[in-house]
Amino acid sequence: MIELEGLTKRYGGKLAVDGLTFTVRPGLVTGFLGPNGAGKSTTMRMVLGLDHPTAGDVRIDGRHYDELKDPLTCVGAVLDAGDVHGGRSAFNHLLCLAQSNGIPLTRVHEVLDTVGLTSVAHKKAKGFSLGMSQRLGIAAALLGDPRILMFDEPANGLDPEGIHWIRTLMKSLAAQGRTVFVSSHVMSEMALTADHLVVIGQGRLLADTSMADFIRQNSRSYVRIRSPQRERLLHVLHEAGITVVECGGGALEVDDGKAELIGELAARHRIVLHELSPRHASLEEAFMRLTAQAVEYHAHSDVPGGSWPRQASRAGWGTGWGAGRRKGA
Ligand SMILES: Nc1ncnc2c1ncn2[C@@H]1O[C@H](COP(=O)(O)OP(=O)(O)OP(=O)(O)O)[C@@H](O)[C@H]1O
Repeated sequence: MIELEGLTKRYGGKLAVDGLTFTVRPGLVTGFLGPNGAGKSTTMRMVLGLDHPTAGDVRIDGRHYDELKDPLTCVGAVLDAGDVHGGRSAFNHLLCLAQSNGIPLTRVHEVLDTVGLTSVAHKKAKGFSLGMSQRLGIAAALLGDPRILMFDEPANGLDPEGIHWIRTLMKSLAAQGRTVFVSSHVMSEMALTADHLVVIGQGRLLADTSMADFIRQNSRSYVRIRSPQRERLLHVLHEAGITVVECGGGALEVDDGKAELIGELAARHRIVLHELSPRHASLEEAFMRLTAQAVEYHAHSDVPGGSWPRQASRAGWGTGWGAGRRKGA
């Protein structure tokens, strides 16, 4: 288990991590999602004691990283796949790590086999592709058979086969009861991998939710409408008790696929429609919207793109998320 309590990191005038409080639990893959520069790597470095918090605390199974007796047997991490002595073979790289941490030689062979590098174990790491380097980094992380694993953007630059392999590995590690914490800035990848989701933006917690809840709340269907008689259409829809959200470029949106009803209402009132299209919001859109709101929150106090009537809301969007989300709302 990894527990963060008000974790904060400031670099000069830049608040990279801003009071993060959440728990990463065993038996699950927890996706750590945020756009570039959100503070994911900084957070992971603080978990591993590579950076010191400005404020707050982070504990691994109840202890600070530097209090762990044999860190490699407790937590394994891949923060930078290129962080290997290029002149060393994969085998020698792992052997050095094993010897300096009291790990038996048999374990080196086991992890090479697990990551599929046995056949190239004696090749120098500088000749490795990005995918092979990722596998070597993961082998090193698994070496001490740790209960907790952290991966920073492990799918970066990998081909589809490599991504599939990493996804399957992370799930099997979690199924063994381990804590698996993996960062990414790609929502669609996390949707296929993670059981739980922690989203941050500008160092702040935006969501702490199960993946199933996130999908349920954000896989909404809606109808997009355009009309040259927009005001009249708004009035008719309002009279019919239909909640409308005004979007950019004069478009309107209505939740829950009422396309036929809206088309019939428009025909009955002789309102011209230029668009009436049923749509499904993707999780990627939901993620972008969630993180964009965080940026907007810092710039303005109002929600962009007003709604009509003013109290109209997108039911499900952003509801039921974690404490940080409510704080930022
Ligand atoms: N050593 C440092 N000195 C100064 N600023 C830093 C340092 N490390 C990170 N930052 C800044 O802190 C913020 C968070 O960076 P971080 O690398 O943690 O984000 P990230 O979410 O991992 O981004 P990415 O997805 O691009 O890797 C960024 O604005 C970054 O420029």
